[in-house]
Amino acid sequence: MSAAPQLVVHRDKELMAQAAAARLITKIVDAQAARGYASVVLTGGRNGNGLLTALSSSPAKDAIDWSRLDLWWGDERFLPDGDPERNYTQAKEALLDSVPLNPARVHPMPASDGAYEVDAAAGMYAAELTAAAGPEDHGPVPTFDVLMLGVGPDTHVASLFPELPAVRETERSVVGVHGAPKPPPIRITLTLPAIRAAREVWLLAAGEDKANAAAIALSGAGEVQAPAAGAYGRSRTLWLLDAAAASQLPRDLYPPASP
Ligand SMILES: O=C1O[C@H](COP(=O)(O)O)[C@@H](O)[C@H](O)[C@H]1O
Repeated sequence: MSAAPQLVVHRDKELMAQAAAARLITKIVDAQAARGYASVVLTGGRNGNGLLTALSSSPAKDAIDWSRLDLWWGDERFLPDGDPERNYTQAKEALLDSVPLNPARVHPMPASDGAYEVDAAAGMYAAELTAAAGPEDHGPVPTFDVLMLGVGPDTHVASLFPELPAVRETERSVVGVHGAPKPPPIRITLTLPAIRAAREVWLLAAGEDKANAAAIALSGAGEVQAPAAGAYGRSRTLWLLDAAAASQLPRDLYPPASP
């Protein structure tokens, strides 16, 4: 079942990051209370890292049992381990190095200095996801509690760029990306079917440079031309915006901004 997008607009990107971090803490705590563990898919980019930085300075982060949290990534720039442009490196700096995670539950995507080229590395990540999925997931990836996606100014999400083959993928859960228009050109990404396995998909868009992308994706564009339009969750799809990113939305979509 797909979920019609719900929109929340915050005053500015700092408030958006803090409110999204608070929302994520509650989601993780609730999932851990219900099932004993939670699973979250992280995004790279400015908004995703802003959320992690806000989470790291929230006192409420201590409500999370970090040892019972599974972390996955929606995409990765295919660069050497430790490269400052890798989404994993940036997430470690923003939050992960400062919380007591169980390393066995942290699943970064492969780096370019490992044993595999990008397509084989994507296949390995797909196999890792399949190994973590159970019969209750009814598919090749776990039912993530929350999967977050930063929305690029060109409507890309994860490393699904408009018109590139990865956004058309219907079988595989993870693929290599060649020729991404945003550097670096070689990447690994979850595909739309894998993204749609999540209970909740949260799309993060803050800043004026995201306004056109949000308006296009939320106005009925096709997913090949506007990949963000094809990202939705099984039970909820939530767009978290700031006022600048919401400024070009059609009036009937624009909810009142939070103070
Ligand atoms: O390259 C990437 O870009 C997007 C969006 O990043 P932003 O800085 O424009 O917010 C991000 O979601 C993706 O994970 C990342 O690899």
